[in-house]
Amino acid sequence: MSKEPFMIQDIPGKGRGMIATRSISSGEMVLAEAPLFIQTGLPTNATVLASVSALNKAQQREFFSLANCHRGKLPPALGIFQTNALPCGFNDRISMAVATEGAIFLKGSMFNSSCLPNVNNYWVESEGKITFRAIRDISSGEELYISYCSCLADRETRQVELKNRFGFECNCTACSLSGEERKASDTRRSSVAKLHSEIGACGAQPSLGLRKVKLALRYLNEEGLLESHGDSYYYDGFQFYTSSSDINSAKAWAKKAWELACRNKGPDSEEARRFDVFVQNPRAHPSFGLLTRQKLSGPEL
Ligand SMILES: C[S@@+](CC[C@H](N)C(=O)[O-])C[C@H]1O[C@@H](n2cnc3c(N)ncnc32)[C@H](O)[C@@H]1O
Repeated sequence: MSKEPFMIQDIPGKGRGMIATRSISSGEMVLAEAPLFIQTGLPTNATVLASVSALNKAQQREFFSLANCHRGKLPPALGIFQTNALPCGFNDRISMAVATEGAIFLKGSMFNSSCLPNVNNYWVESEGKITFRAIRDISSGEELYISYCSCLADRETRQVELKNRFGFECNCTACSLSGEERKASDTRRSSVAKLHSEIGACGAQPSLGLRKVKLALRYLNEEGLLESHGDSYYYDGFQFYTSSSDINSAKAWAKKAWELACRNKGPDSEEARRFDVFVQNPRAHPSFGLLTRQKLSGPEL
């Protein structure tokens, strides 16, 4: 069995891409890689060139052989950086937090994009590495995809972002839907993003908050995005239960958040470790018992 379960090959219409060379289980690490170099803040051609000039000749050649979708519009070094850089740090798709550092990874730069990704990229600060984990079972021969844009936007918004920032028209499974199916997918994805802020405003209304969490989870599941985006919603659900002193349910929801974080970010990730504290002891959360003790129930929205 080869150490890395993928090979890089030409994919019609997409340049190079990553193909699974064996079946990969959900949660399995596909690749962990240290950056070639990191840029902090807003990169310019001068800052990228300064980093590149510190590399050895072979590395410089590899950098300049990466894809550049900004050819003719940006200077080459900056164009290559903008086409290939991945976030190092907290880059939350739901709250739209953007990492302040981005880096070039020679192998990691070979992942193409899908709005229904089967791999999640996650920066592990403590190791100074990016990890790529399978977020569903992948068959041998399937292409491996991360997502370059927010999956919780409608198709039109995703298409514009991908065209402007990465120069391609996305024909992934989600973007290829048409008619009623496309409309339903757009509604579900936009609703999940909207529910995120509504849930945040439900601190004093745990039953309502929980119904919104369940709706978001249902939509994520229907969109095939539960594995990649579900952990923070399960954590929201946990908080509604613990604030209402429903310890058994709180524990069960913290466990779901933990399981998903282990799968898409790894058991040693900051998120998985934080959720694990509450699996062990739901009372450890600062919101424990803040509201009237109650059993949360009621119809799903
Ligand atoms: C980070 S590179 C990925 C590797 C690249 N395919 C290569 O050949 O080196 C990003 C570029 O890959 C291409 N790409 C990524 N995902 C794509 C997709 N779903 N469809 C078409 N092209 C895609 C675009 O040209 C994009 O600017």
